Amino acid sequence: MISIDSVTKRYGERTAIENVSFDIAAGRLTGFVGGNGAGKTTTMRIILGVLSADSGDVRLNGAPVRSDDRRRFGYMPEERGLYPKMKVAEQVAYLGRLRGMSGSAANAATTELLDRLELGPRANDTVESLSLGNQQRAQIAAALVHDPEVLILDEPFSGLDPLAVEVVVGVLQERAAQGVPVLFSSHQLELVERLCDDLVVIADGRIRAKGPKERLRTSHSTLAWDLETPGDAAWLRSRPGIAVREFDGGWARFEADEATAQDVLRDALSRGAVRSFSPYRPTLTEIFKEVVK
Ligand SMILES: Nc1ncnc2c1ncn2[C@@H]1O[C@H](COP(=O)(O)OP(=O)(O)OP(=O)(O)O)[C@@H](O)[C@H]1O
Repeated sequence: MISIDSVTKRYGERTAIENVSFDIAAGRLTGFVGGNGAGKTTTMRIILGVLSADSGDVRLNGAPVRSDDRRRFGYMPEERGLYPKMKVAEQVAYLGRLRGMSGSAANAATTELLDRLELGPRANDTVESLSLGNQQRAQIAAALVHDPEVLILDEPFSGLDPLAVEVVVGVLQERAAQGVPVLFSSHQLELVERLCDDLVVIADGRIRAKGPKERLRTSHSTLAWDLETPGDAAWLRSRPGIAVREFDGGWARFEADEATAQDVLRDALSRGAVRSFSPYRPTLTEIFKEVVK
């Protein structure tokens, strides 16, 4: 597990992040979301030791992270750093050797990863000849080649088409299932919602929400309910004790306390069939808007 504890970083007068604390649990995908300039890249650079914090610290399994540990980290930086004129496979294997792999292990891992990322047919092309999306896949291969113990990925999905997103999601889920703590930032909230186990929301350099995704969805729920009937649910609009938020024919979303909601369900059943009745859980996009405002 990686623990970020009370980390603050200033650039001159500007405080980029303040008192940032969260954990990246082993075997889980942690999504890191926040608007432009919120402090995600700064935090990731501090985790990686590329940037030093003014205060606070970063620990790996309880001990301060040393530069030796960081060799076993996999990092996909915001500024993509591959050599344009080098061939994809040579470059990925070279980065593997730089991180301590033997030549043959680096070559084998490169071949396997490029195939997995569906870049095998481009292995001998130069990086600059690839489309941006394929360069991005090569960056991901470069971050993963040495089988890192920790993965920190700055916007790994930006520029990928939907099929490539699925491939990369699969690869990251496999690494997490092997026990690797994975932190990734993204502006694609629907994707983060689908992919992550844990979530960290940052705004103006401060953590606004964090924790397991489902717990956040539950804790940010105002008591609202979705009711769907095969008939017309217009009667709900004039029912006392509830506030209808949205309505469409036989479907309605309304706010009510638990006891009133159960009464509404009984009313609905006395009028005919009910297709579904469930508490409404907000989406990550809704939680995000609520906590960053
Ligand atoms: N080298 C720097 N010098 C001065 N200010 C900086 C520097 N790097 C970042 N900042 C400032 O620190 C704050 C956090 O920036 P950071 O790049 O960490 O945000 P971010 O969440 O990664 O944003 P984005 O989603 O746009 O990439 C911003 O206000 C930014 O302008």
